[in-house]
This record gives sequence, C-alpha cells and structure tokens, in this order.
Amino acid sequence: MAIRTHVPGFPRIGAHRELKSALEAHWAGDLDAADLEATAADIRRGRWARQRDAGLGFVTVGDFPLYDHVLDTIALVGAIPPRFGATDANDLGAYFALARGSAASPALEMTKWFDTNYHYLVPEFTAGMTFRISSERLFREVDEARAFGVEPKPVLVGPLTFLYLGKSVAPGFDRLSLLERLLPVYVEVLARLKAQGVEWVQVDEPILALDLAEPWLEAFGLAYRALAQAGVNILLATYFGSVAEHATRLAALPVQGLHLDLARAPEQLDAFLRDWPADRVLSLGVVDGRNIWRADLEKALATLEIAGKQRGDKLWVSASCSLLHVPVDLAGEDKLDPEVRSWLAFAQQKLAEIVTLGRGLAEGADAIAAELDASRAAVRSHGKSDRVANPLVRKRLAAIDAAQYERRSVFAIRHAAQRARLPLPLFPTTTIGSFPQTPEIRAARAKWKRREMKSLAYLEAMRAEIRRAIEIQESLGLDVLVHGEAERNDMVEYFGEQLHGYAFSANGWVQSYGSRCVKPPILWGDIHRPEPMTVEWTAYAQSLTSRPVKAMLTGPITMLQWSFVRTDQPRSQTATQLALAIRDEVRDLEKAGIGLIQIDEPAIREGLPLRAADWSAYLAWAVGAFKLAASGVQDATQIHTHMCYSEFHDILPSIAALDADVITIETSRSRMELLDAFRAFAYPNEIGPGVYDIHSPRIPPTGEILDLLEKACDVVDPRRLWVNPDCGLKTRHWPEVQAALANMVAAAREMRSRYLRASGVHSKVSSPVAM
Ligand SMILES: CN1c2c(nc(N)[nH]c2=O)NC[C@@H]1CNc1ccc(C(=O)N[C@@H](CCC(=O)N[C@@H](CCC(=O)N[C@@H](CCC(=O)O)C(=O)O)C(=O)O)C(=O)O)cc1
Ligand SMILES: N[C@@H](CCS)C(=O)O
Ligand SMILES: [Zn+2]
Repeated sequence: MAIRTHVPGFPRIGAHRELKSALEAHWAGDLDAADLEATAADIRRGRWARQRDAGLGFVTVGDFPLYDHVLDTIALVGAIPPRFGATDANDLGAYFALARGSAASPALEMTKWFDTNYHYLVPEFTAGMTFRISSERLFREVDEARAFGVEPKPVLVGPLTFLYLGKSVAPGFDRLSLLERLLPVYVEVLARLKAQGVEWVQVDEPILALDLAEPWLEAFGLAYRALAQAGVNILLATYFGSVAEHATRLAALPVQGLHLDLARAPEQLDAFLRDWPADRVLSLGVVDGRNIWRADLEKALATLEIAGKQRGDKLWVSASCSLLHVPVDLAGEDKLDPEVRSWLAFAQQKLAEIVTLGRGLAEGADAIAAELDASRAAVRSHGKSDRVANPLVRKRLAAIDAAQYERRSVFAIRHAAQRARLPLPLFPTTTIGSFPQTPEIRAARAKWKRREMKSLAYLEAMRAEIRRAIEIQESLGLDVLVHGEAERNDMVEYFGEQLHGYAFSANGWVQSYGSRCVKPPILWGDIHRPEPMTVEWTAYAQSLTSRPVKAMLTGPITMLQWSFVRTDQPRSQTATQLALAIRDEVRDLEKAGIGLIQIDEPAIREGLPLRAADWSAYLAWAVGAFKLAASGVQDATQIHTHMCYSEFHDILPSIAALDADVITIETSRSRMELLDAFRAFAYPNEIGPGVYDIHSPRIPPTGEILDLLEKACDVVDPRRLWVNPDCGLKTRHWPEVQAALANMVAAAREMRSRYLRASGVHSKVSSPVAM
C-alpha cells in the first residue's frame, strides 16, 4: 500500500534569499521583468526538485507568489480595488503597485496572517465588485510543473477565507454578500485546472480554526457545493487550530479530502476518525510547519498507525501547515552548536520526515528503524540535556513575588516624579527607536561577522552611526532622543544572540512580507542574561547630548512570539524567563542614568490565541511578563511601550494593565481612529499616536500632521499626548526621515504655540505646561 505524502506549502524566498535579491533588483530598475521571471522560475523548479527528490507524492504549485499569496488570489479572481484603475494583473508593474503602492494609489494594507509573523495584503471589497480570472500565473505554473515532470497539486486560498480576511471598504457592507459572485470564478479556475490534468486541488480555509459567526459557517455548504461542479478532487485544508467542532458540518461538504493540523491540535483527530467518511482522504499534518524542532517520529507514527488501520491508503501524511514559516535548509548551518543542531529540522528536513513517516506507515516501523532510532536519540538528548534547565533560573523563577509585578507607585505619583526629572514640553517629540539601516551599516556588520572587520572597528563604525543619529536629532529639535539601533540586525535576533538559552542560524531566513525577511532566533533552553545587552550603546548616546535619551528593548512577549520557542514547557514560563532577563537590563539601564526606557511589544496582539475563549488566560500571563520586565525601576524612570499593529481595540483593558507610563502606537493610516477606543476606555496614561506612516516613502506635510494632532486632541487630553512616527525608521532612507521628522517637529511646535496662545483658557487645556 502506498501512502501519499505532500506539504501544504513550501518556503518561497529561496535557500539564499534568491527571490529577495531578484525582487529588490527589479524594483531598483536593475533587473527587467523577463529576468525576474526567469529567476523566479529557477527558484520554483528548485523547490519542486526538493519535494520530488525527497520522495513526496505531489509537489505543491501555486504557493510561490512573487509577493504574497493573498495578493495572488486578488490577481487570480480580479478583485482589484477600483482605486488602482483598470489593471491587468498579469502585468508585473500592476501587480507590484498593489503591494507597494504607486503614484496613483497607496498600497493595499498589510496585516498579520493569523497568529504568525507573516504579513498578507488585505483585499478590499466593495458592493459593486465583480470578479473574473485576471491572472494566468497559476495555470502557467501548473504547465511548468508538468513540463518539469512532477505531479502538481495546486493550492488556492479558499473563497471564504479570501472574503473573510479582506475588509469591507464601505461601513456596514457585508463582504460575505460577494460570495455568490465570487464562486463562479473559483469554479472556472478549478475547471481549468482539471482540464490541465490536475487530479487534486488543495483549497485552504484556515478561518475554520477561528471563532466564526454562523452566516460564515453556513456559507461553507453553499460554497463547496458550487465548487464541486468543477469535478476536480478538493482537499479542504485547515490549519492553526482545531476544527473538531465542525466535524459533522465538514463531513457534509462535497469535498474529497480534508487536511488537519495535528501539531497545533492533536486532540481533534478523534472527532474526525469518528465523523470523517472512511472513503474520503484524510491528510494528517503531523510534522510541525510552524516550528523547527525535529519531529518525534515514533509518536507521529503511532498516531498515523491508529488512523491508518481505519483509513488505509485514504490517509495522507503531511506537515501541519505551509512550511512558509520555517527556514529552507539546515544544511550549511555549521556554526550551530552540534547538540542543538541535532534537535532541528528546517523545511528540507521536514520533507524527509514526512516521507519517512509515509514509508513507515506503508511498510511498517522496521522499514524506517534507522530514522526512528535517530529521532528517538534527538528527542531524548533534547529532553535530557543538562544544558536545557538552568537551576539558577529555576530558583529565581520560583522566588518571584507579587510585588515584583508592580511599580512602586501609581501612575499619578510616577508622573509627577518623571515631570520633575524630565522637564519636557507639551507635545514632546520622539521616535520609536530605529533609524535607517543603511547598506553601509549592513555591510559593516556582514564583514564583522565574517571576521573581515575587527570588533573594535565595528564598534567604532556603530558609534559613528550613533553620533550621526544624535546630531541629526538634535538639529531637528527632537525632545527625547534615541541611539538609533544601528547595531541591531533585527530587534529580536539581536537580543537572542546575547541571551543564554538561544541559538541562532546563519541563514535561517523566513519571509516576513514581500522581500523582507527575518531570522528568528531559536529559544531552546532556560533564558539567562550573562551581561548587559544595550547599556553601553545607550550610555554612549546619552554621553553625547544633554537631551534625554530613551533606551530601547524588545519585550518578553515579542521575544517569544518572533522566536522559534521550546515546546517542553508552557509558553508562559518561557515568557517569564525572558521577562526576568529584560528586567535586569531595565535596571542596569536605570543604574547607568537612563531616565526613559521603551519596551517594545508589537507582537502582543498577534500572540492572542485564535479563539476568544483562550484570550484571558494568555493576556493574564502576557501582561504579567511585561510588568515583571518593566516594574523594577524608581518612580522617576519613565517606562514606554510601543505597539505597531493597531488592531487592539478589543484588548484595551490589557493594554492599560501594562501600566506603561507612555504608549506609542501606530495610528496614522487609520487617521487616529484607534484613539476613539482609547477615549471610550478612558485610557489613563500618556499616549503617542503615530503621525507619520513609516511604511511609505511619502513625507507627511506639516499641515497633515497638524490635522492628525488636532484630531488626537479631540479625544485625548493634550497634556498626555506625545508626537512620534508610527514605528521605527529602519526601512526608510535618511533624506525622507529627516524631511518627515522636520515636519513632525514643526507641527509639534505649532501645536504648542496654538495651545499656549490660548494661555490656559483653551477648552482643551486647563493649564499651561512647561515649554
Ligand atoms: C517590526 N517587524 C519585525 C518583525 N519581526 C522581527 N523579527 N523583526 C521586526 O523588526 N515582524 C513585524 C515587522 C516586520 N518588519 C520587518 C521590517 C524589515 C525587515 C528587514 O528589513 N529585514 C531585512 C533583514 C534584517 C537583518 O536581519 N539584517 C541583517 C543581515 C543583513 C544581510 O542581509 N546581510 C547580507 C550582506 C549585506 C552586505 O554585505 O551589504 C548577508 O548577510 O548576506 C543585518 O543587518 O545584519 C531584510 O533584508 O529582509 C524585516 C521585517
Ligand atoms: N524599536 C523598534 C520597534 C519596532 S516595532 C524600532 O524602532 O524599529
Ligand atoms: Zn513598531
């Protein structure tokens, strides 16, 4: 009996970020469209070759967008917002304009793909929208795969997930009402794929793992009855959570297969062994597509054998979700600690695990005895390694008391102490931390890492960047300065590199959005901070100026969320260990005389469990971890936090519970809409709503910033307002940054004089504040 093996998707960026390089060269005008397509085709074939050579039964096709897979769906079904004008989605310029904006229209919004660190482009739906096949890319790639000699399994974002993840542009418009118009296009797509000789199409509906309202759930019947008309086999793919509660509803759909994520939700298998018809395919994602640990093959095989007895060759073996979320290949990671390396599997290694499991299931455990032995040894070594548990960390964790979670005084008292220490003007101006990561900075770091540059020379190069950043900020007239984060490759990787319990890869890139990648550090053991991580850089910056410098740290939840983390203990415990390390750093910064410390938590929202029922438990430990990190300081030390994904209306009480003295947030694109929620909730502390959209090269004019600030004053007491960009400026260029910040400072000054002219009698300000 042969068992079919496949993956829901494979990384796209290329083992050496070949796609990134080609895209960026194309956008810079150094690579024409034909050459970009040729490079893309090479990478595509390389991915298929990996899947074929590993021995997978299918190769996945349609999981190789040049920018984003939701954008490819927009292009495929022609859901192009009217604001982009008549657009041929086959044209690369038009395709990239949707992703990156153009002179005619700003880009589509980007947001996080479920609870991952991958960003997708948000479809915009309007009432009059019509759909038609508008891109030939998928069909071309199917032909290309056939010509390459592999059996393609195309993948599509399902119609309901597509509509759900989009936004209704007009208030009150129900985008689900577009389903009936969208379905015929999906049917046509499926029919064309069938005509191309495709046997199976994977249709992804990950929204099934969310809390779905009844109309959306009901729509599955209508949708999949329509898709069945195309006559091609559909593998309905779910991932990121359990869909057990929908087992009977799913069994009633006319689809030929169902994929389940057994890494996230192993418990759901029972429901499907009971309810999923035995004559239909059940694809079990037993290899974790979201994390980089080697699979416990013995355990996975045991699960598969239970299902296999009942299902025979209707059982397929797979990864839990697309491997998009893990790096491509462990080969070449020679600098990793050999013991830690022996615990890891990147995408390439996961292909082998899936094929091994398929073989074990078909031929029996003896056929894969060597692989089982190796897996057992890795699991045992990870579990038993005396390097994983650090007794000192354990002891410290056990000794944490409730007082360590609280600041010494309430906000009002701290506020007065901070005012006395930091005589800031009304509408104080600041930035979020990073300044442009120039090619020179990156090149210097690359040289230093390759040992082509001495540490002292690198230190001096970074100090020169700090001097430049301080000089520019002083000349711009900013009130609270930052050192600029030049020395950080990435805000999470940088800290990971300095903490015990973390390992980092040389080339473990994962796509974040478009051509941008991150290299998540690998958290494998108890976290311990051997020495201060940021104090020297920050103190150096402070030594250059009489203005206050704000230190910059990444918070425990963001460290957790953007790393590959251990699974042998609850995430809450790992977060507490991270919090203790950051707490020590906060206290060392304070000892070094730093008066303002920002602890970034942009990932706190994305870390929310997908099901609301699980939110309160998460928020309790997440807020606790932040407070533990932040609370070890005197009243006069001002703690800032920063969040740049603004969808947190629904968790405002928890945001307030962080009790940061100042929160800076992304608000400029939504034109301060978010502040309404802060007002409604009566958010108690200081707020810096972003007034400069850092995702765009556009320089916001002073008048526009003034309008935003006036809007902000309508909802927040002006004495509690800060003036700052939406987020860090690392992806921007210096000329833009200088021009935008000059406008921002001018706007803040104008606001001050407007309010001082009202000399305290203005309705919005009850008393003048120090300038
Ligand atoms: C705020 N965001 C972040 C998220 N996740 C993180 N882990 N970090 C974040 O900051 N998630 C949400 C958002 C996502 N936003 C971004 C924004 C920008 C990037 C980005 O620009 N990534 C860079 C890579 C950054 C990095 O790690 N750089 C390293 C290595 C640089 C490099 O490629 N060196 C070359 C040689 C260069 C030379 O010689 O000139 C090499 O090694 O080959 C560094 O600076 O040292 C990117 O380029 O994609 C990501 C997410
Ligand atoms: N301090 C970081 C926050 C990013 S969310 C930066 O400025 O890049
Ligand atoms: Zn940010």
